[in-house]
Amino acid sequence: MIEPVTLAIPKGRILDEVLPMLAQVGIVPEAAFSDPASRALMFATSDPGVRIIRVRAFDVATFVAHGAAQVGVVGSDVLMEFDYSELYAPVDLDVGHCRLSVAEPVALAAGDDPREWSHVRVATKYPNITRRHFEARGVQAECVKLNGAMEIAPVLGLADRIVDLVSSGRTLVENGLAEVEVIAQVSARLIVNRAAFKTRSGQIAALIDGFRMAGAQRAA
Ligand SMILES: Nc1ncnc2c1ncn2[C@@H]1O[C@H](COP(=O)(O)OP(=O)(O)OP(=O)(O)O)[C@@H](O)[C@H]1O
Ligand SMILES: O=P(O)(O)OC[C@H]1O[C@H](OP(=O)(O)OP(=O)(O)O)[C@H](O)[C@@H]1O
Repeated sequence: MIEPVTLAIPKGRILDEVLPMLAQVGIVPEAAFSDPASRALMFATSDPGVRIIRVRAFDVATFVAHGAAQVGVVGSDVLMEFDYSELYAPVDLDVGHCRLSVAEPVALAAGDDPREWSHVRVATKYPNITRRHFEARGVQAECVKLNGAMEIAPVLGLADRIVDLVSSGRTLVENGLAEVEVIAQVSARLIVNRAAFKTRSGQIAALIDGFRMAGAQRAA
């Protein structure tokens, strides 16, 4: 019997948009996947050639880069942060749209000119992207790594600015922040381990084609 391909998917908000896409590709996880009482993390699917692991968004890239999973679904924000050379991202899934932005308190933004910054202290889940973004224009960024609730860092004096995901902009507004720069547009991608793509090309190429076709059908 052929070993199933392991597909890593994030348990956060992308999941709701990805499940219908998986169904279009012919991959429906076993019942335990949607059972809140289940503590299982690995699931068989309706396709005997594919099993699913459900992990944290940032860990999807890690599992696939190390070959523990061969394929995954992850936001392009995570890909930019890690920049793993072992990963190949052949399909933009056109879901999970948001942007990665710099924000600061509304009062600070009123008289602020980003072109005059020389040093910034930034609370973020994305220290690598943040440092790269600021270094590219000669600004030194001191990063405070947080895993969530970045938006309350400025009012509490932890940092004067944040770099975080923005979609509707509601979280910024409700926490007295203004978006001052967009670093990148974000969407979810199908990712593949490069080595696995060579050794298991038949199985993985079929999955890539399935996701491409699902995307084309959604767009039509
Ligand atoms: N407001 C948003 N609108 C659209 N997409 C978003 C938004 N926030 C996050 N995303 C996308 O969803 C991905 C997962 O985000 P989210 O923080 O919800 O996952 P999570 O699994 O809860 O994360 P963690 O495991 O770190 O708690 C992000 O990497 C990003 O690509
Ligand atoms: O612009 P908005 O539509 O308000 O969305 C932005 C928020 O969404 C994400 O957080 P999420 O809700 O995933 O919670 P988290 O902080 O636990 O990651 C992100 O980190 C922002 O806080």
